[in-house]
Amino acid sequence: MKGLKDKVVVVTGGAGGIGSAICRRFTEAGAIVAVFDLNAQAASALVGEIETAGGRARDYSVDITDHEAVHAAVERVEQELGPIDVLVNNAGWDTGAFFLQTEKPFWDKVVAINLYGPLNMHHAVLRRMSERGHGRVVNISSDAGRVGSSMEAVYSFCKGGLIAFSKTMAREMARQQIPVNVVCPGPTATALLDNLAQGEKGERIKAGLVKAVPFGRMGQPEDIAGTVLFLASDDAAFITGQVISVSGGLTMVG
Ligand SMILES: NC(=O)C1=CN([C@@H]2O[C@H](COP(=O)(O)OP(=O)(O)OC[C@H]3O[C@@H](n4cnc5c(N)ncnc54)[C@H](O)[C@@H]3O)[C@@H](O)[C@H]2O)C=CC1
Ligand SMILES: CC(C)c1ccc(C(=O)O)c(O)c1O
Repeated sequence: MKGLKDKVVVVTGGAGGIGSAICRRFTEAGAIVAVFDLNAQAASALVGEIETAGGRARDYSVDITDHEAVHAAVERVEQELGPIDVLVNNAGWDTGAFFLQTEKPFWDKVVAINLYGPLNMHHAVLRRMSERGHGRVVNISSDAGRVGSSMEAVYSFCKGGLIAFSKTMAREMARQQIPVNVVCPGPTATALLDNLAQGEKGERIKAGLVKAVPFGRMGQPEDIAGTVLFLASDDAAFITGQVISVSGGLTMVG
C-alpha cells in the first residue's frame, strides 16, 4: 500500500491481540510505530520483537482514560519520533453481562476506556494534525456498535457512539483533508473475546457467535490489520467517514 514508509503511527492498545497485528503490519510496511498500552511489559516485548525483525517501534506506557497522560505521551512521541501521521484508536475493553445485572462502576469503566479513551486521543492528536493539514485516523469500533450484541450493552453503546463521533470528526476534519474512518471487527480470537466468554458457557457463546458468521469462523487479528493499513494509506486518501466491517459477513449493512 502506498504512502506508509517512514510514517509515524500511534496505535492504542497496540500490545493486545488486534493491536499487535496492526503494529506488526505497519512496521513491515516501513512505518515507525508508537505502541500506546496500559500493559507496559507486553508493549516492551512487542517492540523488542519488531526490532528483532528489522522494524522500528517504541513503547509508551499510557492509560488512554487519563486526559493529561495522553497529552503528555503524544508530546513525547512528537519529540522522539516526529509529527504523528496516523492515529489508530484500537484500545478497548469489556466483559460480558446482561445490562440489568450491571451497575454504574462497571459502566464507568467501559465508558472510560471505550469512549473517553478515543476522545482523549482525538483531542491530543487531531489538533496537531489539523494545524499541519495532514494526517489520518482509523478508529476500531465493533459490529456490536452497528447491530448490537447481547451481554455487551454498555460496550455497544460506546462502540455505536464511536462510529457517530468518527463521522462527525470526518466532517469537521474534511477541510484539512484528514480522513477519519472506522473498522468494525466481528468476533476475533483475542484475550478480549476469551475474557468475554469463559468456561463451558463461554464456549457455547463463542460457538453461537461463529454460527452467525457466514464465513463460518472467528476472525484472526491478522484479518483486521490489512483494512486498517489500507485506510491509513494513500490508496484510501479520498475515503472518509466510512465504516467497514471485517467480520466474515456477520453484518452486511448498506
Ligand atoms: N476481539 C474481538 O472479538 C473484537 C474486538 N473489537 C475491538 O478491537 C479492539 C482491540 O481488541 P482486542 O485486540 O480484541 O483486545 P485485547 O484485550 O487483546 O487488547 C486490548 C489492548 O488494549 C489495552 N488497553 C486496555 N485498556 C487500556 C487503557 N485504558 N489504556 C491503554 N491501553 C489499554 C490492553 O492492555 C490490551 O493490550 C478493541 O477496541 C475491541 O473493542 C471489536 C470487535 C470484536
Ligand atoms: C458481537 C461483536 C462482534 C463482539 C463480540 C465479541 C467481542 C469481544 O469479545 O470483545 C466484541 O468486542 C465484539 O464487538
